[in-house]
Amino acid sequence: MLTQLPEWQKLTEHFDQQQDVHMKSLFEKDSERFERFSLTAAGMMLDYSKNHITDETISLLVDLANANKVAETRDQMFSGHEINVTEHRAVLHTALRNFSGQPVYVDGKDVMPEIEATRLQMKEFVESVSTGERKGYSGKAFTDVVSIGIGGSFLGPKIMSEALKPYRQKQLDVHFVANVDGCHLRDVLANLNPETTLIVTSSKTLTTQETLRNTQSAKEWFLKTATQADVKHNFACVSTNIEAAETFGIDKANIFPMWDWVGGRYSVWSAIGLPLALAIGYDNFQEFLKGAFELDQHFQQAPLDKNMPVILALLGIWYRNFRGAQSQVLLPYYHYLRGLPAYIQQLDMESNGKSVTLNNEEVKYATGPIIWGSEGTNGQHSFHQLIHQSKTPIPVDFIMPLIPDCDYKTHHDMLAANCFGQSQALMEGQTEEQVIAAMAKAKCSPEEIKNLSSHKVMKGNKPSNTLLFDKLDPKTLGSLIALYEQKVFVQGVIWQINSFDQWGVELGKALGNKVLSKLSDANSTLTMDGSTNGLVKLYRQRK
Ligand SMILES: O=P(O)(O)OC[C@H]1O[C@](O)(CO)[C@@H](O)[C@@H]1O
Repeated sequence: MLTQLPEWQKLTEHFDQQQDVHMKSLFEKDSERFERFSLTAAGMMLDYSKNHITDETISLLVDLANANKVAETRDQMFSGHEINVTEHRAVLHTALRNFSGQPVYVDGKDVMPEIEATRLQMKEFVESVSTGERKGYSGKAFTDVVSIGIGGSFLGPKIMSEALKPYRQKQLDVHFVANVDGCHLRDVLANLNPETTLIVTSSKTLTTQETLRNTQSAKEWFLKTATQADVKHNFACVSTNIEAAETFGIDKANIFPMWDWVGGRYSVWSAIGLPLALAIGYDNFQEFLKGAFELDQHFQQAPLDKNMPVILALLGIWYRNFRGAQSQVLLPYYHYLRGLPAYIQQLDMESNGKSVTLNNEEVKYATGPIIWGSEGTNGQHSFHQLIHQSKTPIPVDFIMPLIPDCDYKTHHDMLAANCFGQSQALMEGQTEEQVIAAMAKAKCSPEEIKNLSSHKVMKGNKPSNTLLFDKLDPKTLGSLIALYEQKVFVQGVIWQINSFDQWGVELGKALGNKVLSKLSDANSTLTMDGSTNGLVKLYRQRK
């Protein structure tokens, strides 16, 4: 068990020795702390100096990573070993962004030729749609794409195309529908013309209730003006379930394959990224893949103590397991990155929200944290209060491009000032003496100072990372997403869990289907628990 390793015990002792050290004193003692605790990779600079760490902390954490065979397991993942043991699958989203020219084998078969063929299929499809060569059933060029999918088959394309808004192709508007809530689909379709709308269904399994219902309803909308024979022009599908796609009437040429060794939340690099490629053009999509490849190379080659995803992972372990943090907040200071917390939420929480080890034992330590956050500066006027002054430790990741895609330069200066100012405030805080001096200077009465000063004290000593890069272009975005993927991977290895299954989600899907059958058949006997029976009865009455 992880907690019995000598490396774990040493970290516990180390925490006991340095838990009361204020980060301010670490900066005072070391004028080169920023240089020593920052590193660059794939066009990104990570400043991790504002953390509760010394050289010894990093060295002990790296020992823990080594004891858990992080480097060995990383190499197994990249080379197609069956590391998703509960589903008996390799984990090869990295092969989808492999540009090394080297083969990648699964069960003795090189998967790169199939990946390259699918990339080519995507490129040709995207280009023929954007040039207008590929047309809708009535002979008009496409103006809109409706992408239907959920979870990993939705968040990646949606959030990446939002992040890359400045790179969007003008001639095509890409819309996303995930929720089975009919209001969303209705609102999206309301403004569209079926003749010029391309519907792309993305589903690894093509069995997901929400996606099937939304696709069926979109088809019904389409068939109000077109015929079944027209489906082949206006519908496309990405799935491992080619047969089901064909049964639906989708033209073979418009079906894009994927493979069981790509997890849903890691699938934006596969043909699941088709709506993203349609939104930003294939060349930009390829840059996105190349950015991830660059980060992967860093992850594979850099020593662990200079390895950006490893450092982020180890800091996360330090806070989650030794310093009592339950959550991790992501604060992108860039409007186009506002969806990042939701994306990383799925990536991290669906991967590491587990409590059974690879040896089938219940864990006796905390695993994946709660991931949350929103764009800066908005959060400063809302939840930052709790980060600054509550008793709960919440490590922060600040993320910001240095050069915005916007002419309003003063705005970016203000954004950057707030970003840096927040991490400074979290780390330094303000002492009672500083508060009293400021209040006295502002001519506050002794009574006011007495009653208010303790409320204004900020203890500081709150940890944060700051991740900066020049521009949020497709390549950098690819590197950024791969950085978090590999961070989550390293943490899963150390926690000795399988980051690549999601059995908890599967149960929800199965029960959702069962309850649906009870809602649609008003006469069926209700045999569920009392609460669920009561809710279903009430729903049936109001239907
Ligand atoms: O792509 P599918 O098969 O429709 O599944 C959708 C999503 O469901 C999940 O299993 C859970 O939400 C995700 O991992 C997956 O991306």
